[in-house]
Amino acid sequence: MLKMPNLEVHQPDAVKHDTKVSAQDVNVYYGEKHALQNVSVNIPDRSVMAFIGPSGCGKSTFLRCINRMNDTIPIAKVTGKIIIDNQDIYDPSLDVVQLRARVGMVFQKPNPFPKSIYENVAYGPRIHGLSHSKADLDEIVGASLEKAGLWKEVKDRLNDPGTGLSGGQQQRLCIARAIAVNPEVILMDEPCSALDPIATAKIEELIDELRQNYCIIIVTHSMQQAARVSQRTAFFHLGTLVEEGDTTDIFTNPKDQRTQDYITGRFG
Ligand SMILES: Nc1ncnc2c1ncn2[C@@H]1O[C@H](COP(=O)(O)OP(=O)(O)OP(=O)(O)O)[C@@H](O)[C@H]1O
Repeated sequence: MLKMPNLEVHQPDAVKHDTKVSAQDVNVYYGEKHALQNVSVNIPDRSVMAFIGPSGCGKSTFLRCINRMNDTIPIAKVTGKIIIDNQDIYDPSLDVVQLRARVGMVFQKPNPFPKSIYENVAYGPRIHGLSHSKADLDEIVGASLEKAGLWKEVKDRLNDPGTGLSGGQQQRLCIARAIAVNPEVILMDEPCSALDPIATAKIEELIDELRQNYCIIIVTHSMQQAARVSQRTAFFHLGTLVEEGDTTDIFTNPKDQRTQDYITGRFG
């Protein structure tokens, strides 16, 4: 009899939201390497989906497909379809810069620009023409910092460098920067892996608040984190999506032996 880990699953509501992102038969090749094989999944709006699985199984590769970040890797080739709302994001006529505003990304290591706190957040809205005056921009910067749970801590030092903040504050600044351009989807690639437990808890609380308004997809190595923050979980193994479903089901009643082995710590 396998012992399931004692994971506290956070499932505050059972509301099912419409699909925001639909991946259909997605494959990714890095040169000869077939890194992601026939991945199909529907990701609901206004909820958090966690991607879990052992190192090298393709979680980040798949995440990067959703805002076409793999386009920046010359040897990467993506086939299949990814539809956001009704739009195929691999349609050659699509403006990738606009797409990356709609689908924001937060990385493993906080990466603020070497500019002031204010400028880190103002940069995106300015280049995307979202503000028409300084007052507009101030409003967007303030609201974004507020939504990212950082306003109170930085309101009196907006001109200080973003890089002078603590790691957790820098990560919230990066989340504010993503929010500032009105994204619909936020991709998070192990956003807490460089943070201490207190900063991690703050980011997790923030993710829980943000899911009211955004479709959030998070890659995490921590099953505890997936259980705490997500409503849906997808388990990847060796470049395939083995199974996905409600987080509670994946952690308490997985259908596939490989999922069961992973969540019970047999590999990974
Ligand atoms: N830029 C790249 N060039 C060549 N191969 C790559 C590249 N990025 C990833 N890969 C390969 O693709 C496979 C999937 O990698 P990926 O980073 O997506 O996995 P992952 O599940 O996110 O791993 P981890 O949890 O360690 O971050 C791995 O075999 C990896 O070596």
